[in-house]
Amino acid sequence: MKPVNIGLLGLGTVGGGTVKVLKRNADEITRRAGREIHIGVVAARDLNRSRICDTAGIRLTTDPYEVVTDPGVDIVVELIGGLEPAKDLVMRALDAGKHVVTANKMLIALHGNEIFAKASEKGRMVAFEAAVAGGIPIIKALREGLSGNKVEWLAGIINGTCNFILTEMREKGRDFRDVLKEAQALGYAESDPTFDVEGIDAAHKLTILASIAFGIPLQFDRVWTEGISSVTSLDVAYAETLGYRIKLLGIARRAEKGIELRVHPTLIPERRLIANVNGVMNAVLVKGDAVGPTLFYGAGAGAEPTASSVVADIIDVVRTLTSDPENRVPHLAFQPEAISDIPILPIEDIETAYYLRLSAEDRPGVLADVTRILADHNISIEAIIQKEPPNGESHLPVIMLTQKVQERKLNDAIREIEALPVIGGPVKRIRLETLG
Ligand SMILES: NC(=O)C1=CN([C@@H]2O[C@H](COP(=O)(O)OP(=O)(O)OC[C@H]3O[C@@H](n4cnc5c(N)ncnc54)[C@H](O)[C@@H]3O)[C@@H](O)[C@H]2O)C=CC1
Ligand SMILES: N[C@@H](CC=O)C(=O)O
Ligand code: NA
Repeated sequence: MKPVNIGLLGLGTVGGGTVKVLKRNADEITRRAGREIHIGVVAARDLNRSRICDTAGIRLTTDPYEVVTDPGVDIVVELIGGLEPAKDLVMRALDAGKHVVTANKMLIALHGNEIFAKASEKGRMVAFEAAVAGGIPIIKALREGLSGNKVEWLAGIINGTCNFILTEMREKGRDFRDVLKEAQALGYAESDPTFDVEGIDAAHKLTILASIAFGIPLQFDRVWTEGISSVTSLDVAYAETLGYRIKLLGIARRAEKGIELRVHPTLIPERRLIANVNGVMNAVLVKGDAVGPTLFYGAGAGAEPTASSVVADIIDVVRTLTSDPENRVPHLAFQPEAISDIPILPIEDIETAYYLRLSAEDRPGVLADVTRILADHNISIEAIIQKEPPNGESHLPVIMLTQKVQERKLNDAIREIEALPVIGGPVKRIRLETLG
């Protein structure tokens, strides 16, 4: 059989890693795909830059449109990132009858509904394993391996950069900015790293996971999104004193009246496996009604781990080139007749436990005022610690863990606490999940 021809867009971290893996494991990959895979043409911005991969024997161009319109290309692999021209290139590739593999979570989260409709109309595949949790085959696991289950909830560490930063802060007391610079140098961070630290990248990924898990359309704008820029080393240390780790989690949960979709720093009991996922590693916990809890673990970013998923998608596409792609387990969210219209809940409707940190004047009766307000709102306190005031300061830090409460009630209580004259500044809150 003649080789399958790949057209690659982008030769950066993931593009370079993909070329390396395709070349190094060519024999293995050919056996698994059933056909030889040939890198026909690659679009790169700068043809003279030094690369992490060997480009000998590969046709290079600076024009990505040359790749998507090349009649010899069977599969377009989009690894340039961003929305445009990536979206236009993917749509043109589908129009030209090509299958698409992409690692671009922003593109899928924001424009996937349109892209999948086009793919379906053209009878072509759009594969995106690398877009969520890098090298972990979580898309395949959710869509195929767990397809007999009703997914109850999933929770994941799905941003390698944030997990790397939080781990270095906790283990080595390193400065946030310093660690972020290192994550950028290692190729983990997005080209705009605020996407990582503000939780936007994790929200893109959660959008995709929730859509597959619950058969709902992609709804990025409905994800409650908080990043890690407000997490201080003090919070990390206090959480540790109480037996918890702080992780940036993406959580999607089927509740009675709708679906919770949220990304935020979260306290997790340190005994949980997921609390011990460190550095650039990612992990996704999925609770299915039949299987119970399952945990998927692996590198969430980096050239070769991400390439591992890109190449697996290429092999998957090659295997289905001779069959009808519609015969695969469908991604229900893109079949109009199968879409679930279950609503996404506002954040005020979620129910969880909380870590609260406030700054109180160091005099008798202050704590009693705070606990009375919480009691008035039926909020039970699980633990409370008071720390010495930092040098020369009149206010002392008070840290509390609450039991589960609806966020709306907590907001009301916090407003009243903040209005007490003895409280200095806003009450800091971090959500707490036991993940049991
Ligand atoms: N770096 C990582 O660990 C992971 C990245 N991703 C995703 O993979 C995609 C690529 O990311 P990276 O490789 O990290 O980015 P990168 O910035 O290292 O590589 C992108 C490359 O595309 C090139 N490019 C941009 N526009 C182009 C154009 N119009 N024509 C030709 N070349 C163009 C750039 O010059 C650059 O070399 C993004 O969507 C990213 O979100 C997904 C999972 C992990
Ligand atoms: N910037 C992302 C890259 C992988 O998706 C991350 O840090 O996880
Ligand atoms: Na993946």
